[in-house]
This record gives sequence, C-alpha cells and structure tokens, in this order.
Amino acid sequence: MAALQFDQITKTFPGVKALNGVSFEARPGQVMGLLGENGAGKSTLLKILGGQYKPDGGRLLLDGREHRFSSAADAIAAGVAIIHQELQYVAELTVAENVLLGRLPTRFGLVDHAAARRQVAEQLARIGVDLDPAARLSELSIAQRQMVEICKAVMQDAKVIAFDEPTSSLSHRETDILFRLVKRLRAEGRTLIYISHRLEELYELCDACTIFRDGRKIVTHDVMAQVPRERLIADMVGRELQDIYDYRPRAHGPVRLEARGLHSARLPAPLSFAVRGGEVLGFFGLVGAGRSELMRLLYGADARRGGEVLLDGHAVPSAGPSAAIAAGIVLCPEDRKEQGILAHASVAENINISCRRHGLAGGIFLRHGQEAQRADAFIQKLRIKTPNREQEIRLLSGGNQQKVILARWLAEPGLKVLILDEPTRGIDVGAKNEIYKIIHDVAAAGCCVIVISSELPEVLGIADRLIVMRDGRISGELPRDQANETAALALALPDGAPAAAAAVH
Ligand SMILES: Nc1ncnc2c1ncn2[C@@H]1O[C@H](COP(=O)(O)OP(=O)(O)OP(=O)(O)O)[C@@H](O)[C@H]1O
Repeated sequence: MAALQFDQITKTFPGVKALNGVSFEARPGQVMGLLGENGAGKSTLLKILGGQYKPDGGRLLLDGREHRFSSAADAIAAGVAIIHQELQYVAELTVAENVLLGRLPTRFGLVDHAAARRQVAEQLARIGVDLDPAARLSELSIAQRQMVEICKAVMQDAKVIAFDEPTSSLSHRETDILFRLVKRLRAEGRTLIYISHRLEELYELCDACTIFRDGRKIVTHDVMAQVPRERLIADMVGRELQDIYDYRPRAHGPVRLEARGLHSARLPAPLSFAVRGGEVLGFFGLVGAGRSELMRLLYGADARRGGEVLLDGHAVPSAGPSAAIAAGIVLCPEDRKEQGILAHASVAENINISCRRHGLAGGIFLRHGQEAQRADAFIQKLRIKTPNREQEIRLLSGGNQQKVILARWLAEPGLKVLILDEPTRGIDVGAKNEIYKIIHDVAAAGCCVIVISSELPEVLGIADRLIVMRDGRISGELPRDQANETAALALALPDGAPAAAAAVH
C-alpha cells in the first residue's frame, strides 16, 4: 500500500489554478522527486500536504486513510513533516530547544534542559549529524539549521518527510551531507518527497519522479534512472529543448571593462581582469572563493582599499553602486529576493523600478504604456507565471519572483556591463534557456557580461572565457576551447585535492 496518496487534488487562487486534479502515490523507502517549471504547483502541493493550505477538492491519504488537515499541527500529528524553503526556527533558542519545541521534557515543573540536550544529542548521533545541542540557531549555517529541522522531523516520528528545494543555499560539501542523511532516512523506510530544479541531484537521489506542468500532473516515472534527461525537460516545459545553453559565437570588440588591482579588507590580494565588448566572461569557484566579493567591489557595493575600474578607458568613480549604475554597470545580486523585492508592489512595478529611477517613465502611480509593455515583454520572454502584470509579486511562486527581479536588472537603461551572480538559482530549466538567450543578446549588442555560477556545466556552457577563483585570488583563466570540468576543478580546489572529490551538481 502506498504510504502517501494524492487523489484528484485541486487548488485555486484568484486567477490561478495552482493544482488541477493531481493524483500520484509515493511508497515507503522511496524518494519521489517533484519536477516542474516555476509556478507548476509543486510548493502548493507540499503546503497542502503540510496542512498549510486546504485543497478545494480531492483527497489526501496516508496508509490508505483519508486525512483533512486544518493546520500544520494536524499534519505533524499524522506523521508528516515539511522542510520548507524558508526554514521555521527560533533563532535565539538552542538546537535542543528548537527540536523539542512544545515538547520539552520537564522536571519538578521546570524545563529539564540537560535531558533535552541528551535526547537530542542521541538522535543527532543516530542520524549521523555532528551538531552541538547547546548551540543557538542564530550561530548556525543554513545547512546546519536544515539539519535541525530534519532532526525535529525524525523525533516527531514523521513517516513522510518532504523537502522543498533544500540545496538551493548549500555548498557542495553541505549538499553531500544532506544527501547522505536523505539516503539514511530512505533506508529507514520513510516516504520522502523531494523538490529541486537541479536535474543532476534529482538523478542522484530520487528513485521515482512526478512531473508537473501548469498545475497538472504530466507523468510519474517509477524508475527515474531509466528516463533520459531530454524526456524530463520536454515533459516539464512542454517542448523540446535541444541545447539548453544555446551557445553561439559572437564577435568580440576591444576591451571595454578593466578591473585593475582591486582589493579590500576581505580580498587583500589585488585582483585584475578585463572583458571585451561582446564577451561573456564566466567566474567559477567554490563557495567562499571570493567571486561575489570581487563583483561587489567592482560595483562599488563594498569599500575598496585600492585599485580602479575603467569602462571604455574612463575611470568609474568608486562612489557606490549609484555611480556604477550611472556609468552603465549593473549587478544582479545572488540573493535577489532579499535585496530589493517590493513584496506588496505589482510585478510591473517591480520590473520597472530602475527605469523609474532614471525618470524614463512617469510618476509612481502612473501606469505608463511603456512600463506596461516592458513588463509584458519580460513576462512573456522569461515565462513568468502570473495572472497579469498587476499581481502582487509576493503571490508568485519562489522561482517566478526571482525571474521578476532578474527582469528588473535586464531592463536597466544604458546597460554596458551586466554582472549576474548565480542568475539561474531556483529557476526552472525552460526559463534558464531563456536567460541564456538574453545573456547572448546583451553580449551580441556589444555589452560585457559577467556570470558567476556554482553550476560548472552552466558557466562552461555559456561563457566565452572562464576565470577561476580560489581563496580570494584568481587561480587561473581558461579560454572556451580549453575550459572543461577537470581543468576548472583543478583550479578551484585547494592544492592537492582530487577533482573527483568535489561533486558538482
Ligand atoms: N497565496 C497565493 N495566492 C495567489 N497565487 C498563489 C498563491 N500561492 C501560489 N500561487 C500561485 O500558484 C501557482 C503555483 O505556485 P507554486 O508555488 O506551487 O509553484 P512551484 O511549482 O512550487 O514553483 P517554484 O518552482 O517557482 O517554487 C503559481 O502561479 C503561484 O503564483
């Protein structure tokens, strides 16, 4: 009997049919991957499973018994735990207190902290997680906080555990630790649901997979390993995508952007590089190698200790991002959602904010025709799933919010240098393809494009040249015809580390 069964689940929001008659099953000891474009309905299904939303129709069954959850507490009581994208924890409490929140052991009417720590320490050891139960959550990394959530699920004896894009903020090493834990939970016979946009990790972890498109279930594959990548992509996006990177050679003009000897408190070694007009320069390195810091320095977001930036032979004043933007240099940051999302503003307003800053459109409340046109063009080009341009951005799925913020930077007038930090994180494969096309178009128009990515196949796929960083220094440069995984990893990893040790997802 399937441990978990969705039967004809339907959920409608104003203007959006998020789920339309979705049925599938997942078994104990199985990792079931959920795949689909941004806005396909994956998170909504998880929220129904976790008792956050009630379905408009359909049934949810656990071990053959129908459940109607009215709250998250109902779901937990029935043995369901959800590891959400936005983790839920109390930062000021300890690991033990968070794990046992609401169920802390007492002695003589007082919380028995020693017992709580002992119980949690035993459980952490059992699932192979190395964490101090007395540490405060505020002191832990995202990966460690996630481990706390998983430990909590296990201690609540969850039979079904669902993960919503758990690796999006993890390093390769942290991802490996998470995978080991998920595999252990599978071996214990739990039913696991796993959402991700990274096909490589889905292939590594999932036994079966279910593909969603526009709120409908397209197919469930019982043995994911037997399904070719192209088939999965075509089912997700509803069309064939031959070469997702869509690389086309471009003519390169003279050097337009030059960074000379840039350094700061965090990047003490002077860093220099140049980019030609029409060129896409990729930056690869492990988390913490200094790629984002270098770009923030170039952009003026962090204070420089020395060095200069030249654009078309003229020095760009180091007077903060506004000076860089005025010169035509734009940086789309890694944590797009935190930086600059106007949650209660519409999709159109979020896209057009930089154009307004330039005074190209009318006043704040004026729905200028140009703005509407620009918003609609991006909604179409990036396949942003929204009922219309007036929808509040906070009501969009996570990946679609990312696309809107990305569109804002792509719409920047007077663009000469476009710097994209992890532009496709959390973004579905169809939209990735559209973003790569935009990158090509921006470069082909004579601009410089710099792309930072931790996904090695992505930078190798789109860049004309690759710069690799390690420990705050440029460790090497590879022209496109010499850039491959082995060469890039050899430059990115600490001296002597075998390239195979770093799984690149
Ligand atoms: N509270 C809400 N109000 C209005 N619309 C919503 C709400 N929650 C979700 N939606 C819409 O429902 C659809 C499905 O969203 P959902 O978050 O389930 O997608 P997803 O497949 O998880 O996408 P992603 O990969 O981007 O996380 C989207 O069009 C989204 O905008």
